[in-house]
Amino acid sequence: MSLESFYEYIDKNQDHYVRRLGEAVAIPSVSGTVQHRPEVVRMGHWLEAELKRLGASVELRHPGKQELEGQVIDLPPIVLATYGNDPAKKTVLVYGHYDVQPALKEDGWATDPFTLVEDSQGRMFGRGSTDDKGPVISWIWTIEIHQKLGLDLPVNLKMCFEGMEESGSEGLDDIIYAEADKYFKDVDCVCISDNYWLGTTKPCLTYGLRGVSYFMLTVSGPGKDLHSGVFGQSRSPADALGIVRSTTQAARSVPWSAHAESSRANQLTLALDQVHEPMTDLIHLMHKLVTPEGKILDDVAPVTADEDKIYKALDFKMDDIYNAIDAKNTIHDTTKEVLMSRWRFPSLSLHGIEGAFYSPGAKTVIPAKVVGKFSIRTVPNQDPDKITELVKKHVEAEFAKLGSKNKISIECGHAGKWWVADINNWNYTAASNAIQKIFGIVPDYTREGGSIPVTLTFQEALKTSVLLLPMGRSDDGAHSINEKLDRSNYIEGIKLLATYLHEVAAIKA
Ligand SMILES: C[C@H](N)C(=O)N[C@@H](Cc1c[nH]cn1)C(=O)O
Ligand SMILES: [Zn+2]
Ligand SMILES: [Zn+2]
Repeated sequence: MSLESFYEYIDKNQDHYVRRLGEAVAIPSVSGTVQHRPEVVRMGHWLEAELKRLGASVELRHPGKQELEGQVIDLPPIVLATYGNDPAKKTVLVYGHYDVQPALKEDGWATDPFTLVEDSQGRMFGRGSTDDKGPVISWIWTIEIHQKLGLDLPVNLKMCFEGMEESGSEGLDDIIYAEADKYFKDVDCVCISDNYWLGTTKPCLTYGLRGVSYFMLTVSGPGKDLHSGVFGQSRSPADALGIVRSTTQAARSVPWSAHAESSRANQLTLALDQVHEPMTDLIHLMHKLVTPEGKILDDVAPVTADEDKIYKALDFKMDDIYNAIDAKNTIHDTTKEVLMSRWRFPSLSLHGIEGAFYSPGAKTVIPAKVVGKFSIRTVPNQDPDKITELVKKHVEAEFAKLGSKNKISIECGHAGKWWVADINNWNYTAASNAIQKIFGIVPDYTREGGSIPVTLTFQEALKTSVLLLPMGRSDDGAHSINEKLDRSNYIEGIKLLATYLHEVAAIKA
């Protein structure tokens, strides 16, 4: 069936669909805070209403409760929807998430993060525009436009939209395993649009993701916040500088997993005569997590000769990464090294410290309790349980060296495993055909440095092919300030998703 009328329709009605994206962006569905939880639920209901309006059968699954910020609150609903139930057609399961990362104007956004603002180059700025509201609602517009034009949707569509992806997908795995032989029974393939092109001009298909293990390291000591003039650590600035210099030099020479160096850190604690400051201990421990070169090497699969070749063939330049990060401060200077670091080697990032004083002004406080947050992106063949065990041992050993009277606790908040797929599956061929029809180009096959834990769950629970079909560009700034989706990526992306469904229907499986 020709989709020319579909393409014409979306081209003519672009502004309408941009406005609809604006509606979705305006709901601040941040899954990581208690304060925003009602907005996440509102976003789930917004999707439910849109799907019902189009005649899909929709169920909201309530995965239970979670503890957050010391409160027990309901997890947002998982939206399960079915459109079409013809046994003669293939069934495609699409997944996406309707929650977003936190965003505050004060973080440095040029415009209000929850108001979609388009600039003269067609860049549509707003939290969730590319990650992942634009792609999620595009599946819905695909159904809507077929209906408006009287076109047959040639596959049965099952949809699974969750509101907790940015916070560990809590509750989702259990539902998928429980429903594998029920709601998800007849699924022939899975498609997820929740990642990005490698660069800014060439579409790609993605067959691998890193895993993520997210840690919270709590250091607590005094019963309340204290005055630093009255209770501060007593040691001379010269001593302090000496200690900082020696620990930094030691860290530089050894990989993370082999941190057995005996620094002069004990001198620091011996020099104390008032309270052990939780923040000082925490900063020390966080510093000990990674070397400046960032080497974490346990259980990493070796690079094969075949793999070595794929990096040369990709359409990716150092300028793509410089543009994406707005700087030239990459550790590596070749595209091959950059991509290997992103795709197939692990990384550790320090994200923030809860309880630290961060407001403007100069408050001279000693915070009583601080929580350091960091995550490790994991790769084949790392095991999340082993990583957690290693991290705990390492942090506890480093803390013991400090001789501090503070208390620590370290927890893995959530962990999702890495995923690699078989690109020879017909699901990938169908998507490649669709890209060639819309963009007139053969796509690159890429892996992604980010994580979508449910990808592996679908692959294992449903025993079917999972494909990542990205809509946005590498410079979209997901999770960052000024997140955007280009209008052309959105509009061509809607065409691509529709065409993919037709190619799945057409292909001999
Ligand atoms: C790639 C996907 N769009 C994404 O952003 N995933 C998140 C998942 C996550 C895990 N913990 C918190 N968020 C990511 O890779 O950070
Ligand atoms: Zn994200
Ligand atoms: Zn996402």
